[in-house]
Amino acid sequence: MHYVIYGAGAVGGVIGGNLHRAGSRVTLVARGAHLEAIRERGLVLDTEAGPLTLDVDTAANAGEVEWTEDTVVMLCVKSQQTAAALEDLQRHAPPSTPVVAVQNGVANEATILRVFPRVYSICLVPPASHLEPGVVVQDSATAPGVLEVGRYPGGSDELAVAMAGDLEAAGFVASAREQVMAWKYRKLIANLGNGVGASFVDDESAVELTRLARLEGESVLAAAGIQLVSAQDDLDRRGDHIARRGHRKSAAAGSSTWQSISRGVGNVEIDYLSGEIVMLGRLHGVPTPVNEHVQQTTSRLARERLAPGSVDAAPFLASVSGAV
Ligand SMILES: NC(=O)C1=CN([C@@H]2O[C@H](COP(=O)(O)OP(=O)(O)OC[C@H]3O[C@@H](n4cnc5c(N)ncnc54)[C@H](OP(=O)(O)O)[C@@H]3O)[C@@H](O)[C@H]2O)C=CC1
Ligand SMILES: CC(C)(CO)C(=O)C(=O)O
Repeated sequence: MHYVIYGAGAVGGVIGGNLHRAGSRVTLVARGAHLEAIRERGLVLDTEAGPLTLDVDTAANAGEVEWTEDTVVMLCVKSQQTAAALEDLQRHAPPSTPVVAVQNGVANEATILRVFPRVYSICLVPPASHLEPGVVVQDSATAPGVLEVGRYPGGSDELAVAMAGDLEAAGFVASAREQVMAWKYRKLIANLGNGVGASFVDDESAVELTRLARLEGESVLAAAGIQLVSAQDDLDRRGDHIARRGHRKSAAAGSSTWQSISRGVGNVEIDYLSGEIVMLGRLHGVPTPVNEHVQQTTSRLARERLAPGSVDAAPFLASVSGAV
């Protein structure tokens, strides 16, 4: 298989780097200073055992990729970047190319299906960071990640099994799943903590805000009749496969959303995380004041390029006390 990793940031860099190390053919699609650094010095994959410098093929866009019968695209950009990436892929990739949404949120798969008929999804718990051009950090000291692989909207097939096999060979804990979206909706509930960790001061009020955001999320998914794996099954699956490295304080403080705010890129994925619950709440008549507040606060921090973890959650909690 030839894996085109479209968006070689934290997740793409760690998955692409490890697939490359395991002998799979990999092309990293990257841009800007990150692309320049990889081209000059190779991709630096920072692991618990030390940094590895990997000589991986690169492309600046889909037009520079060598498209073959066995090429699979792993789309690893943030959800707000999916539309632009797809526009480029639509121009250059054969329509039969399988495209895998290796992303948080649950909206990317349907967006890809408008353009490519063979859509797959990966539910991922890496964790990984990318804060410096040319460098991606594998934040887990043990397996680089736990991955569920499946076809969208449902089912599994030979390709899903083959991808899970390649990922296992690259050190991940990976399985092909019949209902990958049930895993992704459970992950969405976990990701309702992303905006809190990215925007609010790390204190007891933030912990409470995350708890309320997730309760709200569970109510909305129940009202919408969406099936998701249980929290216990998710916990059991993760087991002790992932051990966060010392530099990474917690899952939410340091999350992919925190990294966007921290890098001051001016945009953030929150409309596809907290915003997904807000949208479903509006469709199904369930009020979502907590997720709306997290979504709006995180969007503002990104837009105004403010410091991560700088907003006090207590005044909002006091204002909704008894109402949620
Ligand atoms: N980081 C983590 O620990 C986890 C992340 N995820 C999910 O994985 C997905 C990816 O997140 P993450 O890896 O953190 O994000 P990153 O921002 O680290 O990586 C995305 C990369 O794609 C690049 N990119 C975006 N658009 C293009 C384009 N058109 N052409 C070339 N390069 C492009 C970005 O460049 P630029 O910086 O210039 O925009 C960036 O380098 C998200 O959905 C996230 O929620 C899931 C679990 C854990
Ligand atoms: C669960 C978590 C926080 C793991 O890194 C994640 O999905 C993210 O960073 O977006």
